[in-house]
Amino acid sequence: MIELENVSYTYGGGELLSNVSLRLQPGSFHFLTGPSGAGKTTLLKLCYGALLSTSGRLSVFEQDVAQLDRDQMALLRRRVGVVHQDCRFLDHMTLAENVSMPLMVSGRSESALQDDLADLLTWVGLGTRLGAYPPELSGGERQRAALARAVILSPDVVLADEPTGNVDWEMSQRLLRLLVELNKMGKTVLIATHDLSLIRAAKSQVQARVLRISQRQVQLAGADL
Ligand SMILES: Nc1ncnc2c1ncn2[C@@H]1O[C@H](COP(=O)(O)OP(=O)(O)OP(=O)(O)O)[C@@H](O)[C@H]1O
Repeated sequence: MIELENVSYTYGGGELLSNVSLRLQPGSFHFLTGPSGAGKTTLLKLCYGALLSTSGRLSVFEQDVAQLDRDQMALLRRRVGVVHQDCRFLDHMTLAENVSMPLMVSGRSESALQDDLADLLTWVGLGTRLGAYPPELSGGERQRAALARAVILSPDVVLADEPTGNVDWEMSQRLLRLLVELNKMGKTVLIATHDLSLIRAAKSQVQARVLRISQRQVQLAGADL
């Protein structure tokens, strides 16, 4: 589903990822960990085409991301839901408007849009907050709203960048349960996090593999987390 073959990523400051090879199978659940600045966000951006690798081959849904034209890239982005580290809401729009943005862009009918939106926001526990504006939401509500927006187009893959970054333990467990539920629905899930306790907590809920970025390489971590 997502496959990297000898992928390197270099920017002005130097090489951040060096000859990374890995494969995420459909329906798998992975964590990506590593120190701050190691390149977790960069690796996720490569996986949804926001950045292109300097060398090597990265394919998503069997397509070489570097070869996609604009339309193909737009289709890929519909099939890959992204929970951004900073949530990225538009403060002058309501929660409902923010979360439904991908649906509106994709041209879905107004009634289908309302049904999907209500179901989804209820699922993340925000069914009564549709009219709230982003600045009125707590950190945990924002993170759950970001997750709802990431999956509103029913993507096959969910990439979550520090989805529990600014919330307490209880809320991080709630977010984790939602991500595990998505995986049980068949979605491939990749979570970038530096929170090892989150990874340990996941082990009783899902068969998760842990990838660690260290010294520009990505390796499968052992069971000793
Ligand atoms: N195109 C670029 N231009 C300049 N700097 C870049 C570029 N791409 C990545 N970097 C730098 O590479 C480093 C890795 O960034 P990245 O956000 O991927 O790390 P991270 O592991 O997600 O960190 P954190 O855990 O702090 O979020 C950072 O220092 C970032 O500024």
